Amino acid sequence: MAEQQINGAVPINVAVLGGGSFGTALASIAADNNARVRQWMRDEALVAQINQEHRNGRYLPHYAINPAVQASTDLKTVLADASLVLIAIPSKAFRSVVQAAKVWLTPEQILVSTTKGIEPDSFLLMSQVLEQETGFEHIGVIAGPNLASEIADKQLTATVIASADPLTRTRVQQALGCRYFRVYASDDRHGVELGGALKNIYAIAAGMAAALGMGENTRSMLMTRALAEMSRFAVAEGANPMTFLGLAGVGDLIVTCSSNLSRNYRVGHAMGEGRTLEEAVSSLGQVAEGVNTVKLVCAKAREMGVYMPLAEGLSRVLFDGVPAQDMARTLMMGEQSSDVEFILPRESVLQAHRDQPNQHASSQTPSPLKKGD
Ligand SMILES: NC(=O)C1=CN([C@@H]2O[C@H](COP(=O)(O)OP(=O)(O)OC[C@H]3O[C@@H](n4cnc5c(N)ncnc54)[C@H](OP(=O)(O)O)[C@@H]3O)[C@@H](O)[C@H]2O)C=CC1
Ligand SMILES: O=C(CO)COP(=O)(O)O
Repeated sequence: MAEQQINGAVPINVAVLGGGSFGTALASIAADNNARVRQWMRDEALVAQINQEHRNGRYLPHYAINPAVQASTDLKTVLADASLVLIAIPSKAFRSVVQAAKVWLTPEQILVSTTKGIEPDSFLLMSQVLEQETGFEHIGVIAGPNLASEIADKQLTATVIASADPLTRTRVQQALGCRYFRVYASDDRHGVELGGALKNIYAIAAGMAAALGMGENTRSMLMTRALAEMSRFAVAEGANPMTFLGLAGVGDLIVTCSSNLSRNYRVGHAMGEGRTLEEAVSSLGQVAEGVNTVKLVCAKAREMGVYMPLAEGLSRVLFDGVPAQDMARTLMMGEQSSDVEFILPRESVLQAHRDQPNQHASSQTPSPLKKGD
């Protein structure tokens, strides 16, 4: 059934690259919104299933896809006449797909990444990869609390389109905004994109904490300190800290740290139940971007001198075999600094402790996760 459109939308031609759960959910929204939608994927059998049964049996088996979505393995057909191109390909394959697509891309097209990951080596976010590969002007990102299966179920949902380009923001709001999906605008593309990538780290930690029987106070502490850490890192990277108050910051952090529908959360949960990282990832059968992101972000944070004890702690649990319970105890003995450091700077709390050493403590437990450690 066609959806009622908002903001005076005019249906446009949309191309979606990626046949996974998010690409499929977005294709179906655009088709619900009367767009002509073509979706590219490399799996012939999945193309046939989407076109004939209007179902993606591999990635979203329980949901009907709008029958107007036309799937194809041919990039040229999918991209022809598209004015909006949504790219929902995991970060590890994102650049190669854009390179294959770019002969059929034109500068008038609006290119939007929906991918919440970081490219190894370059440390580029996916919209930067798009910019580097095409040099085009109309580039944006979508991020927010957007579990694909809930969108496919038409649960009421909101996202953010972030771009410095007003046309990109407006067209995406028009193409995707409908009765069950709201699209808010931001011009902090880097902040929104970092929010989407960074929260996956903490979703793994939250899944692990839940499996270990930790309570709601613990989860709230973890999420709030995660937000402090994410925004500290993002500000060091040039983003606006206020972005983290929005859907792509706290919004996405809440959903991914609370839901078993999040693949990152599920990886953490499986490890908390005793599975190895390899077992947890392979049983998923889908992408969990946070596993690579934590590695990349910790290396970058050390290089930039940004204090990220939770990410560092998770990295040691994932890759160095430190038991999660031991790491939680260690983190609890780490430095106590400022709650909201954009109000009270962290350094001034630490300086006050240096000025007023605790005379009664026989020995101060050192923070095991000091900057640069
Ligand atoms: N799912 C969600 O709820 C949300 C996901 N995202 C983000 O969207 C991005 C895509 O995720 P999602 O759709 O969930 O991923 P899935 O794991 O569900 O699907 C991945 C898709 O990418 C395709 N793919 C992987 N490697 C290649 C390649 N080398 N060439 C061509 N196609 C390839 C897969 O094809 P094949 O089946 O042939 O391997 C599949 O169609 C991720 O970065 C994720 O963080 C953002 C918001 C919500
Ligand atoms: O980004 C998401 C929800 O906003 C999906 O999270 P996962 O990739 O962990 O499933």
